[in-house]
Amino acid sequence: MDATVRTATPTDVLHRVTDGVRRLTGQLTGRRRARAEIPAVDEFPGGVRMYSPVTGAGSPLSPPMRVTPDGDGVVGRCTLGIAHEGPPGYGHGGMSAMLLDELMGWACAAAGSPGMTVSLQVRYHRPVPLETPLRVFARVTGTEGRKISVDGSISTEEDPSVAVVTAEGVFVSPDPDRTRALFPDLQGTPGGRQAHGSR
Ligand SMILES: CCCCCCCCCC(=O)SCCNC(=O)CCNC(=O)[C@H](O)C(C)(C)COP(=O)(O)OP(=O)(O)OC[C@H]1O[C@@H](n2cnc3c(N)ncnc32)[C@H](O)[C@@H]1OP(=O)(O)O
Repeated sequence: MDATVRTATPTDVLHRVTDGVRRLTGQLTGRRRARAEIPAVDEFPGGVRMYSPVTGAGSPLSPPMRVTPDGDGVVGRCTLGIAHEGPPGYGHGGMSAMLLDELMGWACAAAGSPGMTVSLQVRYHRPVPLETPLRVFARVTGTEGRKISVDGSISTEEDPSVAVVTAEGVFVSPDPDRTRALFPDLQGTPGGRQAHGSR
């Protein structure tokens, strides 16, 4: 991804590389995952998501963000590159929202209430620098029935006390019937995939 968005190579080289990429892609044969199929390596919800655009080590789109428990919440560490650029040299606002949305979902799962975002308010205090290690933090601040309130922030690792982006979100744990309808590939809902466990 980085090489693709950085290169200033001449067009004929781009054409040759494109042909090579097509040849390589053609080797990704065999059974393809269906749209709602959960990858066998995943722990859903609240664990490994191999092809997630945010945390997935197997996704070319993802930074990827590495998530660990931290105090009463979860912390995500990642570095955005030029492929994630908004204003020149800085992260795209949608990328910041995506990092926060994902990590705030992890905070719900870590607190034992996996939920889906129903509302996300994001405040951009300073531009997010690219190629700079970032620290994203999220924690559950309250639960009311199936509704979970979550706070999140992004800062740099160098200056963790200064939040450059903050967010407040509401997440909702779908009831078991809705969960089964939304995620037909889940076994033993709402606890998650039995084969791989979950948090
Ligand atoms: C299962 C976990 C999966 C974890 C995946 C992690 C993903 C990371 C985060 C994401 O990106 S999620 C993707 C973006 N979000 C969505 O696509 C969610 C789309 N919304 C839905 O599908 C439904 O709203 C949902 C299944 C989440 C809930 O539908 P329900 O019919 O179960 O909820 P309902 O409408 O009965 O509302 C439940 C409560 O939430 C409240 N609520 C709903 N929308 C709200 C809102 N926008 N703001 C505040 N509160 C809200 C609602 O008022 C109610 O409160 P009360 O119980 O007090 O009455």
